[in-house]
Amino acid sequence: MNSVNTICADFTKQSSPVLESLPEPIKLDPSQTALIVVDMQNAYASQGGYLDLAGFDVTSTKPVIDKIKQAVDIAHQSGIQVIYFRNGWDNKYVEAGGSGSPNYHKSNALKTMRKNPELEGTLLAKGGWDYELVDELTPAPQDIVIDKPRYSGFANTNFDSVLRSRGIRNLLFTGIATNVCVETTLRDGFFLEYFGVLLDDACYQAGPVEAHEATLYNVKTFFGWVSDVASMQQCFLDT
Ligand SMILES: C/C(=C/NC(N)=O)C(=O)O
Repeated sequence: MNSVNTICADFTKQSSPVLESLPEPIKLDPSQTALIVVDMQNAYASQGGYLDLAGFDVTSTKPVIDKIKQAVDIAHQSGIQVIYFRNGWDNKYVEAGGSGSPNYHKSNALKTMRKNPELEGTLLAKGGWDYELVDELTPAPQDIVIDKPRYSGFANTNFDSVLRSRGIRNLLFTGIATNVCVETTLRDGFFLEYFGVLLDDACYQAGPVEAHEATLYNVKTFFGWVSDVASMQQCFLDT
């Protein structure tokens, strides 16, 4: 990867490991870094889940699940806090907002249920299979799980205070969907002074693959850095 300047997102330890990333390498102190696993629920990653039923292609999510599992293992071994998000609402959809919320009009899960009333109470509803994290990504006791009712992990959640209270400034992003919840959360973090790094091979898009590519462009050009799981391994475990 291109290495012009190394960005130092590290206020205290000059000896922090360097993560190869684009557009330049970034120094990350593991104790100030979290691995964020965005919405790896059956809804987004499994056939028969919400995205699949809404007509999005989820046939190739398995390699991404495997990469995220690898990233979680690296994080556990190197003292990086792992934070899982789950997206959705109560099974009466009060948290989804009524017709006064843009979410009511734009959410493809809500639209799919309006078209198919037999699905009401199943898609992205707390307590159901669709809402659950995929079996391969069951949180460990030391991991944190945050439920979120909107695309951004910062909207109507305690995510910011969870990070601040632990001195976390750097966020490594994985999950689904690259172009929706991953990008939105990374962007919101940028405005709150978090350094966001997207792990390319551990994210999967909703829609055409070009949507994933567009997010990579946006992140590396405007909002953060792009890296991958092999580089994460090399940065935190192999050096
Ligand atoms: C399309 C979509 C994306 N969610 C996400 N986790 O990125 C949705 O929730 O409807």
